[in-house]
Amino acid sequence: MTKLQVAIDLLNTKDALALAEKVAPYVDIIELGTPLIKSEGVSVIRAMKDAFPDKQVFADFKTADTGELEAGLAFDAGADFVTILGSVDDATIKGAVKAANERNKGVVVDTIGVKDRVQRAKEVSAFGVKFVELHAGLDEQALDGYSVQVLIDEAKSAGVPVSIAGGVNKDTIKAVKESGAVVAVAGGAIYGAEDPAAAAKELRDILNA
Ligand SMILES: O=C([C@H](O)CO)[C@H](O)[C@H](O)COP(=O)(O)O
Repeated sequence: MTKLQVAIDLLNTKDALALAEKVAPYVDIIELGTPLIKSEGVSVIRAMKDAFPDKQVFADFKTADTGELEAGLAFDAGADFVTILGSVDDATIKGAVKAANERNKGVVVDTIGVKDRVQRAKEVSAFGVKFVELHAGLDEQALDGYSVQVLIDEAKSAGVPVSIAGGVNKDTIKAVKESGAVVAVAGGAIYGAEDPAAAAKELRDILNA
């Protein structure tokens, strides 16, 4: 079963908690987006985990160095998952996995900016990461000709657990599910909707169908 992850790319804790309250019944994982964490600090992680102890909280740190240290900061603040950039030195990812293993938490490698996402996914999976995020960031999505289909095709050939992030919405999530991705990440399709709860429910219903 493909899990549903809401990516909260809002800028303050109050708005993030309010959105989470609306969509929590329909999602498995609550992601605190990188801009949100940069704006509010790790306190937003604690606030979210305290408010939703039964949900998995995902801290989108996109760490580039000091993997063990930064992953420990996220986990000790209440995160269940933290992201490390796939483009960085293997040692950074291995350090984060060490921090995760010591706490029974998980590292997710974010392939944003990585040229060969499938190859890197295979490499880093050997380090013990929970899954690899095949990700086209918001800037890449804005480029002419972008389609989430490229990530869907990569997921089919990855052969390791992956999530897909980068414009997942009601029109594409069925194909995301059929690609074998373990997690479908939806940000703008939920927080940008007029009715975020209805949008999250629609995505959930498609995944459950
Ligand atoms: O990780 C993300 C991005 O880098 C900004 O933090 C997004 O949360 C991710 O791309 C999912 O959002 P959508 O593409 O809007 O679904």
